[in-house]
Amino acid sequence: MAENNIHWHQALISRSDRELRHGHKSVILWFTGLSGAGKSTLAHAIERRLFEKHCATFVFDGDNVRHGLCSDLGFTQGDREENIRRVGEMAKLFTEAGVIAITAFISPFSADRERVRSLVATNDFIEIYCRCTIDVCEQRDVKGLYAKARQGLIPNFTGISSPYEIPQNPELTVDTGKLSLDECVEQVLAYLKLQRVIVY
Ligand SMILES: Nc1ncnc2c1ncn2[C@@H]1O[C@H](COP(=O)(O)OS(=O)(=O)O)[C@@H](OP(=O)(O)O)[C@H]1O
Ligand SMILES: Nc1ncnc2c1ncn2[C@@H]1O[C@H](COP(=O)(O)OP(=O)(O)O)[C@@H](O)[C@H]1O
Repeated sequence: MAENNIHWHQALISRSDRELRHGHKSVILWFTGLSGAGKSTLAHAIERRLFEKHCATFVFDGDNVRHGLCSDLGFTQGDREENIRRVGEMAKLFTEAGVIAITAFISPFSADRERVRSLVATNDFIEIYCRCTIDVCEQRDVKGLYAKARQGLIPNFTGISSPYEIPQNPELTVDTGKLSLDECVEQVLAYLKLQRVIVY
């Protein structure tokens, strides 16, 4: 029996085993910014580039989280806090599986973002602020939500009737309101190489 236990213990695959196999560090890339700032677009573009480099990746965003895991949550401060807490825990599990977890949520409250940061080792949480003015986001109005929020049809809308706390010390700021998507992608990839998250 004791022999069996030793056997099973040796069979456990560590996170660093997985990182070695995948050839990259498993970190959380946490995109934050206003609705329409470009978080989702940038997250998926980065994932595509990492995928081409054979990295193991997964993107969490409103589309795959708010309809399932967090379908019971709305947009009060408490619900957003819980949304980010659940996403943070999921992202952490993915890093333990050797995956680069990429998240694209407004995550407007600094305390919620910092709570996720505290879940993983220093350097494993990379906060990327998608900087874009509310004017530009409103002009884009990808989903027509700003127009509705201005008419008072959507309560607690970030940037209009609910706050967005700008990251004070993000690992990276990308000017998604001024630069092209390609320029932003290159900036993020350059950072990941510099920090040796990826090697080439
Ligand atoms: N009240 C209110 N405020 C902000 N956003 C709203 C709201 N109601 C619905 N939506 C839509 O939900 C998307 C944001 O969801 P998130 O999960 O990223 O929000 S949060 O991080 O929990 O604050 C957000 O868009 P994206 O940022 O484009 O995904 C909106 O499409
Ligand atoms: N540099 C950029 N990075 C990301 N998106 C950009 C950029 N420039 C323009 N866009 C456009 O802005 C819109 C952002 O939408 P989306 O990615 O859904 O934002 P979010 O996920 O932050 O709500 C898209 O139509 C996208 O093509």
